[in-house]
Amino acid sequence: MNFAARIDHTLLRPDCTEAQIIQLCEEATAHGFATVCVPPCYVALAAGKLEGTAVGICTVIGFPLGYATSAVKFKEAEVALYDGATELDMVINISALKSGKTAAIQDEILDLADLCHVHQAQLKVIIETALLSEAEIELAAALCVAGEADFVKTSTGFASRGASVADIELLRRVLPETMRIKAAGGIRTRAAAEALVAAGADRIGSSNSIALLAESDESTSA
Ligand SMILES: O=C[C@H](O)COP(=O)(O)O
Repeated sequence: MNFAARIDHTLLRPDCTEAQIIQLCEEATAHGFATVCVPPCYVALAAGKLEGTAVGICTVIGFPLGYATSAVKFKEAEVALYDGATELDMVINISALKSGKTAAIQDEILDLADLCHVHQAQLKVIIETALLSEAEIELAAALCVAGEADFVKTSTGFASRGASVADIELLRRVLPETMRIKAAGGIRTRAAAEALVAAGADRIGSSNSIALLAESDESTSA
């Protein structure tokens, strides 16, 4: 798989503009990124711009704090899928995780996974590793497996830190091979991205994707 095909080309800043989303779509087509990852309000726009291309449409659910109610997250997911999303990155209810509400979390993930799969879409669950102990990361990973998610994603990019190699190594150790891992948050260099992939990440989420590719050209020409 070429490196660009591992990347969700991301723009989730609250001050992003429609013009920047359109440029994101043009870049994704030009470079062959896996998806564009855009705010829910821009899913229909991106789906229209990317119709007929191999670029997927990713958006976020319950983002970035995770504590919307399950009913709100489900409705947000329904609308995103209706608008053309092919991958949903849903933030786990971190507060519920830290409160031991494991059954409710598993039910929420399973309901969203079922909804995605009925629409031939994929569910990634953002667990926000920066806020979790190792034990909580393992618990969140187990709930993602029980909830039949397609990916575990490390971070929103809005916490104190993003994905670390240690996060990926821990997740790879406790997850079945069938569960894919997305590393995201603060990935600014090709070397950092390649280290995360070497540790076991299947997908990279970054708002710095072009720079990552540019560095790869320099490194191969060196
Ligand atoms: O994948 C989603 C993240 O928001 C990307 O994080 P970043 O903006 O730090 O690259």
